[in-house]
Amino acid sequence: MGSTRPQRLLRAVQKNSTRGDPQSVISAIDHFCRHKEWAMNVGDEKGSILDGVVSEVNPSTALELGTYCGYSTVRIARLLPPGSQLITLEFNPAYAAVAKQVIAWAGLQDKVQLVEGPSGDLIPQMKELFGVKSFDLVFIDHWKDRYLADAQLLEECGLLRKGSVLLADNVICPGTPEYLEYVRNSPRYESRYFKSHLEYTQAEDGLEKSVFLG
Ligand SMILES: O=C(NC/C=C/[C@H]1O[C@@H](n2cnc3cncnc32)[C@H](O)[C@@H]1O)c1cc([N+](=O)[O-])cc(O)c1O
Ligand SMILES: [Mg+2]
Repeated sequence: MGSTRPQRLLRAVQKNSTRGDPQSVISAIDHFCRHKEWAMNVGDEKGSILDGVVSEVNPSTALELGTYCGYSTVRIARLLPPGSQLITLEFNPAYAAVAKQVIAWAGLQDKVQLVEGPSGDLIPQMKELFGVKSFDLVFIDHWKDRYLADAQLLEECGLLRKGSVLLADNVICPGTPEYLEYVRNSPRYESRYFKSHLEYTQAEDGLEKSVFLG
């Protein structure tokens, strides 16, 4: 049985980056995806926008929906202040196994809780599993037809507070039309689009930042 793309990505990280150096892990993945095999990481261009929002929010509790190989997990966790936590949800065990090793290689395992399972089942358990009161920042990057349901689930579970920030990837490509329509028209959100490009390509894509107004 040959290797999978996530496994080849992990090997590229172990070969081309320095253990304990998150920036070198990020660069190794971007180089692999740009020059060897495209993969659906948020990438360096949108990643810089993500970095800016993380730094601005400076979250003590953050959530990521869709870990995949852990690229954005590393981007977010490397910027977190001491004592803060990033919870990342991934339901594919093979992807979770690769992501765990990428996160550990970057030396960020103490800041990250990777939870295996479907977001729809796990979000309602966040309070009891991790004692989470509310999330300061949620990075949404899982199946595009789950964005709206999970945003509304976060609201219903009381996991958003006045000022909580939702940051959604791929709102143009592949696109998340019903999510976009919701956050842009709901009086409960103040939403803004950050125009960019689909990772490692010239195609348009962007991130939507939506502040929950309570
Ligand atoms: O399809 C894309 N992303 C879907 C990402 C999906 C990831 O989230 C997990 N997941 C899904 N529902 C889940 C529910 N619960 C937990 N993990 C879940 C999947 O196991 C996968 O690891 C995508 C596609 C392109 N593209 O150009 O085609 C570009 C991008 O940036 C993308 O993010
Ligand atoms: Mg994405």
